[in-house]
Amino acid sequence: MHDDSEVAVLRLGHRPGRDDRMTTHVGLTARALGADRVLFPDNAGQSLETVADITDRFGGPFDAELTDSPNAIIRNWEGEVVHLTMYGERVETVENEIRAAHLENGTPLLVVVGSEKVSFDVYEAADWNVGVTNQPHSEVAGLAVFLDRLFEGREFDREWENADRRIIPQETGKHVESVEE
Ligand SMILES: C[S@@+](CC[C@H](N)C(=O)[O-])C[C@H]1O[C@@H](n2cnc3c(N)ncnc32)[C@H](O)[C@@H]1O
Repeated sequence: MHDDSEVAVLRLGHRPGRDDRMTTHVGLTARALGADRVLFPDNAGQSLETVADITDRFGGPFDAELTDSPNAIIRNWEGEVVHLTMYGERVETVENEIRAAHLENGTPLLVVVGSEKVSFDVYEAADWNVGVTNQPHSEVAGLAVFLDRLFEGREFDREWENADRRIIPQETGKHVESVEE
């Protein structure tokens, strides 16, 4: 979020058709739960458009980008790299260490999530391989829980800038207000 140094999310791999919704949801979840930026593989242009459209309507700042070399992003990242994997260390064991390193160094944090099989060099390049439970589930669920642990819930208080609409929470029904700026 914007009171801390950057948190970016990298989606590794995208199978057009099969992964369309999941890749989009990685981006929407990154945005809603406090990350600053998402990087998608360059065959996921549709997901980028959807995330950019949501940011236009519901606010930011949040950037979505395509990359033709996700592995180079990891290798050359000037900061900490967390790879979310069911095989990793327990999130509840390493979350304090990750938060402290990220905040103390003031360097950007890259959170990597996979789609299909993730190659071993990603496990080696990561500063932490982190499991949100050691059970198989989903990149979207893993990302949501990890970000919430990282930010300790502060992402819920985020103010959205340049939105053209705002949802007013209701016990029942839907209330959406236009935002005049
Ligand atoms: C459907 S899984 C497939 C992973 C693949 N079978 C592999 O061995 O790398 C897709 C992604 O979801 C995330 N994921 C799934 N379960 C997870 C867990 N328990 N903790 C953290 N991330 C998880 C990981 O980022 C993973 O790459």
